[in-house]
Amino acid sequence: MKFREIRTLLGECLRHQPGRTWLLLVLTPLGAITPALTALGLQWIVDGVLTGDRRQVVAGAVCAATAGAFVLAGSRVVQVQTGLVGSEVGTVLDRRIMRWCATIPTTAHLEDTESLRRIEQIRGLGPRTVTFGLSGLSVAQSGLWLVITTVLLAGVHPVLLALPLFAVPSILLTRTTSRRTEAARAETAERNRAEQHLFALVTEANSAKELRLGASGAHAAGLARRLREERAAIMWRATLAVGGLTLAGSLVFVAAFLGALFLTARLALSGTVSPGALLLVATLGGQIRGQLELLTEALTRTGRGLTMTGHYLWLRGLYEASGSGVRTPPDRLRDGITLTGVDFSYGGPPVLRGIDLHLPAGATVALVGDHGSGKTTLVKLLCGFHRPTGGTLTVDGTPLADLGPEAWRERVTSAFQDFSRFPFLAREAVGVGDLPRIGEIGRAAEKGGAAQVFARLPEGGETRLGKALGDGVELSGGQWQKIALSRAFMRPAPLLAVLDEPTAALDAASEYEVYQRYAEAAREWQRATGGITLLVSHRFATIRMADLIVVLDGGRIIECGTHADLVALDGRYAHLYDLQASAYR
Ligand SMILES: Nc1ncnc2c1ncn2[C@@H]1O[C@H](COP(=O)(O)OP(=O)(O)OP(=O)(O)O)[C@@H](O)[C@H]1O
Repeated sequence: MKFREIRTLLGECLRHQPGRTWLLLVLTPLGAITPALTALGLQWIVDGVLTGDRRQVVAGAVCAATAGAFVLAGSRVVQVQTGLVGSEVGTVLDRRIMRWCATIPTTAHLEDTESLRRIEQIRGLGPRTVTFGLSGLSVAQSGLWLVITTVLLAGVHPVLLALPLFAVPSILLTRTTSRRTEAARAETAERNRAEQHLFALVTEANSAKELRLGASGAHAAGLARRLREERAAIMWRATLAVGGLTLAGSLVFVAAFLGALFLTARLALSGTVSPGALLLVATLGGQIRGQLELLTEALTRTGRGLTMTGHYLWLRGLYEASGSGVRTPPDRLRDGITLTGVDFSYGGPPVLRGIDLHLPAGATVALVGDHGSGKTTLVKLLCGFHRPTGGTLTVDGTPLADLGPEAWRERVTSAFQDFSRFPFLAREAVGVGDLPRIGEIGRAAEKGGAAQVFARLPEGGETRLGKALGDGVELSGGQWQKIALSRAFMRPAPLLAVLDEPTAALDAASEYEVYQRYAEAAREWQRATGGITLLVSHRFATIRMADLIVVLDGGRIIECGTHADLVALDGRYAHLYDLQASAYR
């Protein structure tokens, strides 16, 4: 039983929609009593007519009419109120899900398939989570109704006590079918996400260009079709299995119901029970079937709602666990950043192994290595996007995990090779590098080159960029990169500045200019805060200027020193440097 999920959902409903939730809680037991009262009223009417008892007829009519009216109106009220509670409380959940996804300081949950599957199942589905969860009230209502009905049937003949028992196989099968449907949904979620991704790939101008050049558009469409077919096949198999099981459960009950009617008819003929009892059994028996269908549906929906609530709680747990550090980073780095025996894995084999490295305060450090050697992963650990799976990472002696993630992020600036193309106004696309200072983008725009981009835009910094949020101006790759670089200049006093291949899309002149500005900024940061500049690059003309060069291979550090040290060592670095230098000779 998912008590934690039930407590959470009910707690949120009572907190945000107390009136409506209490109304639903009161209507639940009433909804269980009234159908039985309707059946009893009908029995009284028949018996009253047959015995000529007018008062019994009137009492039966009042009882049946009142209860019947409540059954009709009550179910409508419950339906509307459940929808309203779902929409209001669901919106609150959606806002939180969005905030947690966007602000969990580490990004591991966005790079792991299982986590993405869970997020996929609740993203934007807050109202559905709540309304499905509230179906639990229908389960309780049907359960209570079943108890009342059993007591009334036992009053006709004790054997009829067994009638609801024939519903048990159906209920047990419902749990199986609910799990089966859930499993099919989980199995298709990943394919669904992949299909959406493929759709985005073929419809986004950038990727569409490469797909066309590589003549692989049809391949992508074929892949999407295969995923859709696989998804449909999984759901079809699940629907068949669920349908078969549901039918088998229903047949068992229908046979028992016919037996009950036969028995009551014989009892009425022999005068053991009143003729009205036959109507009572027929009415309640008929309702058992309908109620069972409701119960089946409600159980499935509740199961789904509680599973979704489980994912919601998992995300909340992730969020709460992630913000454990509360200490503030130093104003100025004195010693630097130290990694001791750091290991890291994305869940599979280790990607970083036994990294021992000291990044001295004020230094410019270059990371060099083949593709896939672990450079970007090391950068992600330093930025706090991931936590090491082994070893320690300290900033002036304080473990990075003990620093408040937001506080650390405020002292880190970065420019990545896979930078984002924010579809905002041009000045905003730069300003989001440090939101509180969005009004002061001038210096950053100059240093990163965005000022040159603004000068060519029809409305300067007020021009909307890209097509995602309206009809904005599309920029070239290099222009987007200048915007991204300027963002990195927004933070005035970083302790760590990361440049992960930030100039890949720039021409040689722009690249030279950007690095000159970075070198100048690095000197400023060094003087002001002892800030470290970490450079990931494949271009040795840039790398050789660094104070410390770290060579990675297969997730390990194989060489470390200045350019002169490493050339003298005549190892991997010297070899790579020679290769690139000879290409220009
Ligand atoms: N999100 C992820 N999930 C699983 N494995 C990953 C993920 N990101 C990277 N890897 C793996 O980790 C290893 C190191 O990748 P990383 O991106 O750190 O290399 P890199 O040295 O920066 O490469 P490049 O020079 O191509 O940018 C690679 O084997 C890669 O496949």
